[in-house]
Amino acid sequence: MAAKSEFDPQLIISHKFPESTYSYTERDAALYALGIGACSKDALDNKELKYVYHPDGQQSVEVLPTFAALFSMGLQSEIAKIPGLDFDPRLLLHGQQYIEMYKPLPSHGCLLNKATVAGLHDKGKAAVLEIEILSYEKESGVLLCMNRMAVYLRGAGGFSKSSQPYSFTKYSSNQTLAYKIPRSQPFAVFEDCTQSSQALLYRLSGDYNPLHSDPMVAEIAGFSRPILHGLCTLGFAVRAIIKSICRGEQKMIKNISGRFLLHVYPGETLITEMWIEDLRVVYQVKVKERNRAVLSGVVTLDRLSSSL
Ligand SMILES: CCC/C=C/C(=O)SCCNC(=O)CCNC(=O)[C@H](O)C(C)(C)COP(=O)([O-])OP(=O)([O-])OC[C@H]1O[C@@H](n2cnc3c(N)ncnc32)[C@H](O)[C@@H]1OP(=O)([O-])[O-]
Repeated sequence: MAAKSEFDPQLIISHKFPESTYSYTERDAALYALGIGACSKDALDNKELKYVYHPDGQQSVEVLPTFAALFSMGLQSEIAKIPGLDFDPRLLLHGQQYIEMYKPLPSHGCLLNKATVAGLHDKGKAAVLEIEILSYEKESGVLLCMNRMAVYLRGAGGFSKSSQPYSFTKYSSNQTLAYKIPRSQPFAVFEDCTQSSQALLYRLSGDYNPLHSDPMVAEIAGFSRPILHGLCTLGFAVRAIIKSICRGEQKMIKNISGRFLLHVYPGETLITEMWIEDLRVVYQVKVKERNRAVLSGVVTLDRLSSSL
């Protein structure tokens, strides 16, 4: 039997990912929009139809900002290859996602991704690994967006050599978006139902992890059935903000952060509560059936809608 490799933080944080490309078409953008519930309540919704159909042709469809998170998905298979990172991939959960938009996303594109390890933390019962991905338009070299994703590796913590838990971060503390959920009544509340087939539809956007489709794999991971992709829940939440606060104008969004607090089962109802603090929208998503918070974070806008 092969010897279990040692968890080696220095090896992990100095890891160099190969550059990768990501290509998408208008069809991918539209399929993604359907996967996060666009037009699911109303196929005539003029604030959402533009993500899946345009009378001038598919090349004119608009792209939701959370589509940018898909650019980081190819990294999933790379995580398992990082030397020194000893973990059980079946216990990996998506912990956090941060997306910074520099340009509106075109309806199709070919991108060059440059990824680095941005953080590694020993949480005792888990290790948290952060990866930052810069996505450039391949032909022009223009930087479109940045993703920083944190994966929560259950069972992989406890690797610190000193009494102080190991913690490495590449970015300064003022880049972490600290926020508190206000105690006041939310400015807006948006309720949306996910379908029982939601994860089966969403996975076609490129995240084929069987945790979201295979009951046996879900059970090994500790769930009674397959769970929804964290980025699908994030997509629902940001869509709720675009509808309720941005009046359907997705280009107002500058950056998005979210922490996944609890799993969501496909078919559950999501209630997104939103509070406006200057140009920031603090939000929290609850699952109605269990009355539990499943996601919270902040979305920063470039301006407020004049009709608010
Ligand atoms: C990526 C592609 C694959 C996609 C997969 C999916 O979509 S999976 C589906 C989508 N994802 C999901 O469904 C996951 C939903 N989330 C969960 O199930 C749980 O939140 C958990 C299991 C991630 C952590 O619960 P727990 O009871 O084990 O944790 P605790 O409260 O005892 O805190 C321990 C320490 O960890 C910290 N920390 C805590 N949470 C997070 C976080 N999210 N993120 C980062 N860090 C986090 C916390 O601050 C604390 O550190 P401190 O302060 O001591 O230095």
